[in-house]
Amino acid sequence: MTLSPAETPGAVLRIGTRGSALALAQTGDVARAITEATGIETVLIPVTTHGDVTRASLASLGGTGVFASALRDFLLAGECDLVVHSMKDLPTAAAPGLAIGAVPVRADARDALCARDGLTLAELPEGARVGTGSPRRIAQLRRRRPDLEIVDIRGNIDTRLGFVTSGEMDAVVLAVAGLERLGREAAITERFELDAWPPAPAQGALAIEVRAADLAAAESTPIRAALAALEHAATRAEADAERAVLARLEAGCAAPIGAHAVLTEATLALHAAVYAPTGAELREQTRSARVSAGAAADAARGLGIELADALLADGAATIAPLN
Ligand SMILES: NCc1[nH]cc(CCC(=O)O)c1CC(=O)O
Repeated sequence: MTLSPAETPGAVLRIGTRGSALALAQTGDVARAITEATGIETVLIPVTTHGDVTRASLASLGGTGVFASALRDFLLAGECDLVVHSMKDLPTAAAPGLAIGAVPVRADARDALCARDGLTLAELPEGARVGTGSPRRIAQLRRRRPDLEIVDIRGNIDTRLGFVTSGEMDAVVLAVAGLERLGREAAITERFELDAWPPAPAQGALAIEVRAADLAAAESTPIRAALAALEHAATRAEADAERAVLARLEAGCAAPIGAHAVLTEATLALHAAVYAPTGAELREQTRSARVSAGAAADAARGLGIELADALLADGAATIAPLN
């Protein structure tokens, strides 16, 4: 393996990860990307989180951040140098002493239907059983197919796909990104278009979290070299705008909110929707802004705030429980 000149010879980056198949897959992808781009060696260090071992519903665990907090404790304790989060599972509030050091290029942000017999949503028979625990996906399903029987399911991606192969469900809804990271895209029978079915804010994006002091280091370090190699500015701006909507609405991960932003040629376009739990109503807004390379973070946040305020002015808080 050749070493880049900036690298400290012999440095090994320690990457904390949860033990789930998805966490191991995405952390492994990040570790390989670091080594390919910089020559820096990595080692994965697993932590167990309460969210991984319990079968209780996410809401009963106190909402946002159950997956993130054990990783964060691990990082703060100096047990590892960086951790990899699914950005959509990361609370919008900043964690004291930590910082998002890099946001790598986003995977497919769409939701997917994984149905028996290759069926699409429109082709499912009347009253078909569809599994999801997400209030947003429930509302989106009800909006298109009020006749379906929606079943609240839990568990990791393979457990959920297992409900379909066992015949217990006719279909489940999952993120394309997670299915691809696990090599399960063959289970997808329909991908929902982003405009008509906005995903969770930051879906498909990863966040690389580090200790704030390591990000601020003046000298060139292996951590900073790795972060620089991973960073994808457009993805960060998109995810920041989407998460700013959530933060401004003071909404948690269980709120029925979809948001999607796209940065093309210095224009950031943001679309977000708030759904009534029945799917009978929604409020949606779109906004766009020019962003310059040096001030993308402020522009993204400002756009998300502006859009969230427009949603509130349009009565979004009256049709859905936001927090
Ligand atoms: N809430 C669970 C979760 N967290 C991240 C992903 C994978 C997609 C991603 O990384 O955004 C998933 C599975 C899913 O929603 O289907």
